[in-house]
Parts: sequence; structure tokens; C-alpha cells
Amino acid sequence: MTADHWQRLRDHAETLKPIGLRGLFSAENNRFERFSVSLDDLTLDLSKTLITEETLGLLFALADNCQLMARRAAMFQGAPINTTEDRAALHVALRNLSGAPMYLGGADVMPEVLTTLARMSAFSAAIRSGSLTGHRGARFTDVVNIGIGGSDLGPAMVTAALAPYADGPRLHFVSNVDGAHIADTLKPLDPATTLFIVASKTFTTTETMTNAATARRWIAGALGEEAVGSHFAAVSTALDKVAEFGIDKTRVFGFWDWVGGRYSVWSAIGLPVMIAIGAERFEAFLGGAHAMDLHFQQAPMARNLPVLLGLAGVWHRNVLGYGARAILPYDQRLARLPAYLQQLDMESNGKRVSRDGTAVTEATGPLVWGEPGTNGQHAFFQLLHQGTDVIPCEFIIAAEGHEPDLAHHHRQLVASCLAQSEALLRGRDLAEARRQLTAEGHPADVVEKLAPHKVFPGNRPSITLVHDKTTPYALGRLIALYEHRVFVEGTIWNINSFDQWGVELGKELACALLPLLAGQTPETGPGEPVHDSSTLGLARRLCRAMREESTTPET
Ligand SMILES: O=P(O)(O)OC[C@H]1O[C@H](O)[C@H](O)[C@@H](O)[C@@H]1O
Repeated sequence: MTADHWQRLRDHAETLKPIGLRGLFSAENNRFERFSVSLDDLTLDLSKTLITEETLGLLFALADNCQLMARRAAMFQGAPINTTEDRAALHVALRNLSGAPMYLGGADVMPEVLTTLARMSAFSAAIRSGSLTGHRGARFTDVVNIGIGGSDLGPAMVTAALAPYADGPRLHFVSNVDGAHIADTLKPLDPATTLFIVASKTFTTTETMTNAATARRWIAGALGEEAVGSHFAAVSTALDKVAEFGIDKTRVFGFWDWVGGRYSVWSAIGLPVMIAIGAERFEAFLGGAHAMDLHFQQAPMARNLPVLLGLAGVWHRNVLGYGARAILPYDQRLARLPAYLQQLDMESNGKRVSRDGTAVTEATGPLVWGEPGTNGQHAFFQLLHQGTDVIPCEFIIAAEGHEPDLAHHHRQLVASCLAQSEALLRGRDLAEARRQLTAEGHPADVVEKLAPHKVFPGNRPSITLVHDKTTPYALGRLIALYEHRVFVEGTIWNINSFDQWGVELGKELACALLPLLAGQTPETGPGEPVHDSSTLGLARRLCRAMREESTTPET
């Protein structure tokens, strides 16, 4: 019974709480050796979490009880584990560069995967070399990816992260339907040297279709309708819809319904990345993810990074009751990693029913958020250290930066990262706070007044991930680690991590509101009103201002 496993974990947690994290460190001076695990140069340090060997044993027993190994095998075997959409989740095939067969319903998907990769390589090489030009024969200097969600966050995050490797045209990403996004992006660009990639798995997403139509008008307006074909490419699973938009099929790169949007950066959705850094480095990125795939499949639980990271997440979420996790990359170029992981994690595991549709009995995905360190330190770390909620932090740091001339910056970055996790663990008690204030020469009354404010409770957990350098390979491996972590957690919670029904209702209601915003009266049937009075009131309020604005003569 899974319930027994949860109960054992909860009973066990009660025995650890009085000891606390600091207590565990005082009792054992080799926690780092015991609770950090590596795959090549990637080290996962769990020692600053409230765990012991017994904790891990109980978590492994829970994982066994939840059939983690069988579920993992089902994913790699292409079983339709996304049951509500009757699809496999076979994104791991996209980085299987060995080409060893991977089957979906008896058919090997690898030939198609490798053919698409070869087409992407040829196309990106032609853009990079300038052999494929714009309508007027000018080399492309700028590439604008138009997509949203999984068709934006992956390539945008990876392109920024791998900027030191970029030697192709400049990349831009337009996702928001807010006209400001495309307007600001296009303002400095020259239509003659700009290529658009319209990226949408379904090719129906309103934001993307609206932005793509605006981009099309921008090209046609500047260069003529006949130029459109030379300035657009597309990435989609819906090839018929792409054809309707008018993009030539030689410039369309497909992928498959067994690749979820938030797992698609490895597919043709990664085309902008390939254009920026070249096919060889993109393949290194895939190679890093593949190394993590093999590790996830082969390593025993006690040495398995995704299993350990996932179970630490479950321990924090379900047993210790922490509702959030902070992602803190100490790498400015990983600034979009928290946003990327928000989609990966929260869209996958933000679920309230089990795979069979019955209500879950345990909490599922936590709130995921974060910012790059050290910036976060000067903003929200106050709450992490002294707030009333405990938020487990995940620190990510490379041993080496990309700026050899600025090694002293990197030393400060590393020192800050380590100091934060140390401070979260260690804290500062009242006596220490008093001692410090007295040593600073404050009079006794000031010491008493300030000391409580200077107390840090400590005992706050964190996880640290370290690799040598954020190379394409290391980044691929890191993302795949997080993907499998989400899978491990989703398996323990017995939810479908590969569907996203929760995004639908808002989309439907937005469609229904459009006529109202265009000034039409909503139809009201005999039963319920179409909109609640708040939504209706706000819509009318906005509508009035919108119309006034659109009728205001230009000065
Ligand atoms: O790639 P698209 O079909 O345009 O979808 C873009 C995004 O929109 C949806 O609403 C989903 O929630 C995301 O999972 C998806 O990545």
C-alpha cells in the first residue's frame, strides 16, 4: 500500500525534525561524500537536505511501490503513457544520435528523426553561410522565432545560455500576443535580411498565428508579396496547416505528436538554436541529454541523479510540506532557466487528478520560480532566509565561466552561491547576533533592540548542482536531468505528466470574449448569463477606453 509508505516517511520525518539539518551536519562530518552523486563532471549535492540513508531507503521503497522502473521502461519503449491524449512521450528518441532503433507501435522512429535532423543541419548551414538569402539576395543577419510556450521557452532559453558559442545570425524571440513584443523586436530589423521561423506544434495557437500574420504583412509590405516565401520557415506537426499559411514545404520542419511542447527543444523546435550555434554544437547539446537518458535508465537508484532529485522533491513537497521550490542559476545566461522549468515542471505536474481520473490524495507539483543569482540575493533572498515559509532552493553553478579575463568575477559568483546555501543551513542564533552587535561596539540597548532582527533560523534546505562549464553538452544533460526529475515526481504522484488540460479553459473563454471587446452584445440564453458581472464589467470598462483610444485623432 502506497499509504503505508507515506506514513513511514512521515513518522521518520518526525524523528529528524528535532535534530534538524544543522544537527545532522554536526553529527556527521562526511555528509557531502555520502549525499552527493556525480555523473561525469555533473555533481548533485543533496547533503544540505534533511535526509539520512534511512530517508533514502524509505523513498526508494516508495518509488518501487509506485512502479518507477516499469513506468520508466514504458516511456523509453514508446508506450502511450500520455493516456488522456493516447500518445507516447518519446522525446528521448530525439537525442538518440546513435540511431539505435526506438519503437513506437512496432515502427522504428529513428529514420524519421535523423532525416529531420539532417534537413535542419542543411538548412541552418545554408542560412549561416549565406548561401540561402532573402528575396533580394541579401544574407540573413537576423532570425526571429515566433512561437509561445514550448515553441519559445526552450529555444529562447538555450540560445541565451549558449551565447558564447553563437557565431550565426542574431536570434530574436517573439511570443507574446501583446503587439509591443513584435513591434519592439522588428523596430531595429531590416526586412531584407530577416528570416522568420513560425514555430507551433499545432499551428493553431492564437498568439503565434497573430504574430506570424503581422510578420508576414511586415515582409510583404516592405518587399512585396512575392518575397514572403524566401523569408519564412516553419516548425510544426500540422503540415497541412503550415501549407495553408503559404510556407513552402522545403522550409517546413516536422515533428511528431509523441513530442510534448515542453519537451520539444530537442526536435526541429531547436532550429533557431542550431542556426545560432551550428549543427555540430547542437548535436553536442543532444549528446548531453542522451548521456542523461542512459544514466537514468542504467544507474541504480542510489546513484541515479534524476531519481534522487525527484525523490528529494517529493520529500520536500509531500513529507516536509514545502509548497514551492526556487531555481537559482548562478549563471546570467541561464536567466530564462527558471521560466523554462516553470513550464516543464508546473505544466507537467500541476495536476489534481490521478491517471485514472480520481482525485489525488497527496499534494502534487510545487510552485517553481527563481532568478539568476546573485541578483536574487539583492531582492527576494530576504524571504528565503528570514521569511515564515521554508522554500527549498536549487543552486546551479559552473566551475568555470566563459570570460577568462574576468575570472575574479567568477570567483565572486561562486563564493556568493556557496555562501547562500551555507547561510541557509547555518543560520545565526540570538546569542550570536548579540555577540556580533556587541563586537561592533553597539550599546547594550541597541544590541537588545536589533538582535532579534539579525537572527536567521537556519536549517533551511538547499540542493546544489555543479558542472565544469555550461557547454552545449552540459546544458543538454542538465535539462534532461530536470525532465526526468519531473517524470520521477509525476510517477510517484501517479499523475499524467504529459497532458495540459488546465490551459484550455482560459483559451476558450478568451475566444468567447473577443466579440464583446469588439463591441458586440453577448448573447444571453434563458439560463445562466454568459459572463459573470465582474468579467462583464471589466470588459465594458476596457472596451470603452479601447474605443476611445482608437478614435482619438492623432496629434
Ligand atoms: O506549439 P504550440 O502548438 O503553438 O503550443 C504552444 C503552447 O501552448 C499551449 O497552450 C500549451 O500549454 C503548451 O504546452 C504549448 O507549448
